[in-house]
Amino acid sequence: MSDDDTPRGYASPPCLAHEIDPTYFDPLAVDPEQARDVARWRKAERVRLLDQRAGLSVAARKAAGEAIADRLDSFLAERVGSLAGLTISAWWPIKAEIDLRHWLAGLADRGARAALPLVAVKAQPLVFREWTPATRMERGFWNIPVPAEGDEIIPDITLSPVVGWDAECFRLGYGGGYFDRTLAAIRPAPLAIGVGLEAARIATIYPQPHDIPMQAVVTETGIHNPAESA
Ligand SMILES: Nc1nc2c(c(=O)[nH]1)N(C=O)[C@@H](CNc1ccc(C(=O)N[C@@H](CCC(=O)O)C(=O)O)cc1)CN2
Ligand SMILES: Nc1ncnc2c1ncn2[C@@H]1O[C@H](COP(=O)(O)OP(=O)(O)OP(=O)(O)O)[C@@H](O)[C@H]1O
Repeated sequence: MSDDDTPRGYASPPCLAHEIDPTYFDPLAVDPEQARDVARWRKAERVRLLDQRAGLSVAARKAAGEAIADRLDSFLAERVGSLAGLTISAWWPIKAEIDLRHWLAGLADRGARAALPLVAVKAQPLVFREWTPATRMERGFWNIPVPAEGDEIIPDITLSPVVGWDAECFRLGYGGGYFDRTLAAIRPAPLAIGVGLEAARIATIYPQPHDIPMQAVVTETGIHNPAESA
């Protein structure tokens, strides 16, 4: 071995394949033009779906929420069995979202723990804190009420509100990418369930590499699993 300290260069060269061969193609790279088109389409689709949801009467939304809670119970009974010992996250409803707070408050009687998400750092995975009806709330990012204090906990099951959903159980949210980032980060991966209205179903969200499908989408009319034909 030489005792000469002068650097001899890198162990492996940087990848310059694209400079050497102009036809080099990275199959994992996203076509930026297509990604822009999809983002623009999603923006318009969110507006349409949110308008449609806002047009629903309070009574219809309440009935949908009750039907969803029942369907969720059947799905979880079949898929998970007892909920005892599990942590289940949901959301504090905004913008005419389905309200599952009553269902969430009832989890304690079944030995399960309810959790709510919060944006701790913009454009980073969500953080979850325990919630009970006694929890002090404060306004968080986007003015969404969040538990004012509490340790970070990791849900075993995540329920997330959908603005739109498709047959593969991909979810369209408000466009922050928060749920995808969160599901990509939590290990072991939680059972991810989308929750929304049957009317929010769309043919496809044009899934992009960052999109993570839900294991099921629960609506007021039933449970939808991925790859189920329409
Ligand atoms: N009630 C509720 N709470 C929730 C969620 C939810 O969907 N519903 N979230 C579920 O994940 C997280 C918050 N999600 C958010 C998603 C996007 C934006 C936001 O700033 N949207 C921008 C558009 C961003 C873009 O297009 O680049 C905006 O509308 O101005 C904020 C919060 C956590 N809490
Ligand atoms: N795992 C990730 N890592 C980094 N950026 C991500 C990730 N997931 C999503 N994003 C970013 O978030 C942006 C918005 O994503 P998308 O349109 O899927 O949001 P959404 O699912 O509707 O929103 P939300 O989950 O907050 O309700 C994407 O363009 C992408 O840049």
